[in-house]
Amino acid sequence: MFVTGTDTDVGKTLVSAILAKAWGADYWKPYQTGVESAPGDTETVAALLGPGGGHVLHPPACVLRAPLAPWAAARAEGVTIEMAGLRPPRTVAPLVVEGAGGLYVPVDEHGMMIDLVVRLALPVVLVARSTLGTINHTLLSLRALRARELPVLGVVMNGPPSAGNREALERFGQVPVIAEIPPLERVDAAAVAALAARMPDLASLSRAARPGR
Ligand SMILES: Nc1ncnc2c1ncn2[C@@H]1O[C@H](COP(=O)(O)OP(=O)(O)OP(=O)(O)O)[C@@H](O)[C@H]1O
Ligand SMILES: C[C@H](N)[C@H](N)CCCCCC(=O)O
Ligand SMILES: [Mg+2]
Repeated sequence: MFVTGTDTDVGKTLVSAILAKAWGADYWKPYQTGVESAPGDTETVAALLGPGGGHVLHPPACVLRAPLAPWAAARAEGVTIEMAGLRPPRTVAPLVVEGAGGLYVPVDEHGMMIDLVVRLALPVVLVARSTLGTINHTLLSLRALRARELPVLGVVMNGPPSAGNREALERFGQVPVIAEIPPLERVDAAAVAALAARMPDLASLSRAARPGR
């Protein structure tokens, strides 16, 4: 599945680790930017999964230094990204693919992150903030996904629980909120394991997801 978000820094990497743990999945971040100022998400997921578990963490296809959209970070380094040439890893286990930023982040001269989701033909988990402002960002992201007929497994709300925002997202977005992640005192392997134990199973979410819903 493809883990996208309503924005950068919304919790995609944390949610990717929780889903990989819950669903015995491998992980891949095809376009990693910002490594001049922060560790890559693959390293973070490795730490959050902890030892064992047999998860394969596939190396990114492209690692860029600047904390920018892939298209802009590539230009800053004088390199060119060609999304058309991207080859996803072959896996036996389910694969969690993490995007960079949100759906309308430019990847190369021709395509956005949402075009990558279409190319990979993966169902989507959308990570959203739980707080004020999330209704607009989340409904716009869902609308973009549906316009491309991408199946949505569900929304994960990250942050202080908000029953009102949850109700609004489910009602107006016609989508299940599959998990609510509270603010964590420690973002570590123990917290990830505890949250993974509460995730719904992948098969039932996949059955419920319908293209164009
Ligand atoms: N529920 C939470 N409680 C505490 N800290 C959190 C929580 N969710 C995310 N964070 C922290 O917020 C920061 C951003 O989260 P994360 O790296 O998962 O965002 P992202 O959406 O993957 O960003 P990017 O677009 O760079 O990939 C991280 O330092 C993470 O540990
Ligand atoms: C560097 C950062 N953490 C992400 N990897 C890239 C986020 C790009 C966001 C671009 C934008 O929406 O303005
Ligand atoms: Mg991330």
